Amino acid sequence: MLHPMAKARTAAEGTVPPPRAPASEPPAALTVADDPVIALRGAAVRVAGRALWSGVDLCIGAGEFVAVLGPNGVGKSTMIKVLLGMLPAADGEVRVLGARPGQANHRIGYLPQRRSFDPSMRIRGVDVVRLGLDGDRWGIPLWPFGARRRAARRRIEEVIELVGASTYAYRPIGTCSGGEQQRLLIAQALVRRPELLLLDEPLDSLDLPNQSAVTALISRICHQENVAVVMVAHDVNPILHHLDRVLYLAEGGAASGTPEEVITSPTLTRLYGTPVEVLRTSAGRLAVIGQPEAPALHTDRHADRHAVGPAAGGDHAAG
Ligand SMILES: Nc1ncnc2c1ncn2[C@@H]1O[C@H](COP(=O)(O)OP(=O)(O)OP(=O)(O)O)[C@@H](O)[C@H]1O
Repeated sequence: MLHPMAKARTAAEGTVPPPRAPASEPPAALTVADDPVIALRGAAVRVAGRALWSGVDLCIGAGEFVAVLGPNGVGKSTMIKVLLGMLPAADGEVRVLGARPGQANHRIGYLPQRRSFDPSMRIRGVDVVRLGLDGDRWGIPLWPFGARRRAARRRIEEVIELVGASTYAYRPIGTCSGGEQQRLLIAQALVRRPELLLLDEPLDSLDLPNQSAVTALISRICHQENVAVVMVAHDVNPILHHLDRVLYLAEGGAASGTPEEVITSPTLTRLYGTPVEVLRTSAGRLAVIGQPEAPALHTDRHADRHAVGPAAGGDHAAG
């Protein structure tokens, strides 16, 4: 059995991992924007010898909210790994905060894909948030005494308040609901005042009201604090009205732009190479009809997702 602190360190996965050895510098300056937070040009990735996506062009500025969408197994989480420098791009250029991926990770808040904490987990929410500051250290607190310790405490309280978690942050995190845990993890990702938030399916396992609440929170942080947000999502509908842009990945390529530009029948038909129809319900929800089977097996994590999309096999809520 894992020691409680070892579990807690696992909970601190949001602490951005160290970079891999950098690839060679891009040969020329990017032309996509003057000072983008993220810039990809003709980017491609291979995992275990298999090409996942290629030809990805994307430019994200400060304070922009962008979703990465696409079927299971297409490489959405892999995109986050590439942005963190955990996996090199096989082709093209990738710049993050003006540097090679991995070089500016201390300026990035990262929320990895996960389900939830074990109910027996005794560590408090506030401790999980603190791990965003010093989770990469064992035993000795980063600032044991003095003004820096007080400043760290203030910052932890500030982000807990920002995410609306003050009432339960001092409880064992295992006793918090999924939505409460997710808010505390977002606070952990925010505690170092990142300029970029990378969120891998933060709405996973949340019910619809919590999906809306967490999305509204992320949107507020993004636009008020001028933090660029890249969020991997399975269903675009809960986040649709908050998004500035989407990156849609499919086996046949990638498309980026506003949701209205990208989530259309012609664009998705081109991406999938087969007729796909995008329908908009009277409530404004998008549904993708005729989407081919996902390139990888669905995991049990996604088994309940079909409830949000149309009933038939290859049809899904958009994303
Ligand atoms: N270390 C690895 N070795 C072999 N294959 C891998 C490895 N990591 C990821 N893959 C494969 O790469 C593909 C993309 O994985 P990724 O997790 O990026 O997809 P995803 O779009 O985020 O999927 P989901 O929506 O199911 O979370 C999958 O087919 C996955 O099995």
